[in-house]
Amino acid sequence: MQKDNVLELNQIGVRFGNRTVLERIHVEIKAGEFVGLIGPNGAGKTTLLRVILGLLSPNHGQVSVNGKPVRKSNRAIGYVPQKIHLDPDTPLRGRDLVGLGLDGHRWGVPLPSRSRKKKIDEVLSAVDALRFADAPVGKLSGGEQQRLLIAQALLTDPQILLLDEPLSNLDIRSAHEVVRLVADISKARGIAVILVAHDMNPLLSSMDKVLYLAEGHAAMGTVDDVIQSEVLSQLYGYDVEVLRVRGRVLVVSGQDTDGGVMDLTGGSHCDGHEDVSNL
Ligand SMILES: Nc1ncnc2c1ncn2[C@@H]1O[C@H](COP(=O)(O)OP(=O)(O)OP(=O)(O)O)[C@@H](O)[C@H]1O
Repeated sequence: MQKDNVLELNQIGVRFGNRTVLERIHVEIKAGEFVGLIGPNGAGKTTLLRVILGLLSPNHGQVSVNGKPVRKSNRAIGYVPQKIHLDPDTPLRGRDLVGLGLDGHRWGVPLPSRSRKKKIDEVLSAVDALRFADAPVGKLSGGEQQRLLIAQALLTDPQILLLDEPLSNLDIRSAHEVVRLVADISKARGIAVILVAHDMNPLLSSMDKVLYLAEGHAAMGTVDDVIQSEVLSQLYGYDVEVLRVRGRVLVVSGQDTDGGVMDLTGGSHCDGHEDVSNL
């Protein structure tokens, strides 16, 4: 392992029954690097996060964090799960939701209340959420709730931050804001970030590298190196085309049953079909 790698996945393979979901995935990530984990439905993105979190043992290969084998409940890793559903009447303020992260068993002896408040204020400030920290969480927008979940993940001062589809259900503007926030935190604190998304467009100007998963395989590098028809066709195992339309990127194939063009990684707020029909 190179000494400046904070995370290394060495030839990871995962099978469920006789289905291979991940095959010999090799990834190295340095401190402060922002990586977008992109791929179509079922490509294994969440599975890869579960392996990194130590929640799933791979059938093959090893994960190292700071040169040591990964283990569960690792405080070096902050995790933002897929969006949680919060009822509008949930009787919790923003800061209470963040504070739940301090109450987990991971922290052992509870913090005295003054240090507790200081820590919660510090992470709320890092995600620019102090202004709505006392509002009921259920009444906050999706982007504001997402900021609170990121704040919660920062409580352990992690070196690695994993975010599982934080942009789904957000409008384009909020998605861009969340991405910019994560990129700023990553650079300011030297945190390595893996952010899972179907649609890479909101990430294009912020991510240092893209880790593209398809058909069990991965390609990793800069957007210019990886998001190319030739590289992705090899990954998918059939011809796909990378289209650049009005500054947006679409990965399409002519493989759908009607013989039409299919958007392979369009997210919920990137209506790829619309763009394709407008070509
Ligand atoms: N515990 C499990 N047992 C059996 N199959 C599983 C299990 N977990 C995941 N899978 C399968 O592995 C594949 C990859 O799933 P995963 O959730 O990692 O994909 P993903 O890329 O995150 O997809 P999406 O974008 O739809 O969330 C899927 O086909 C899924 O059904």
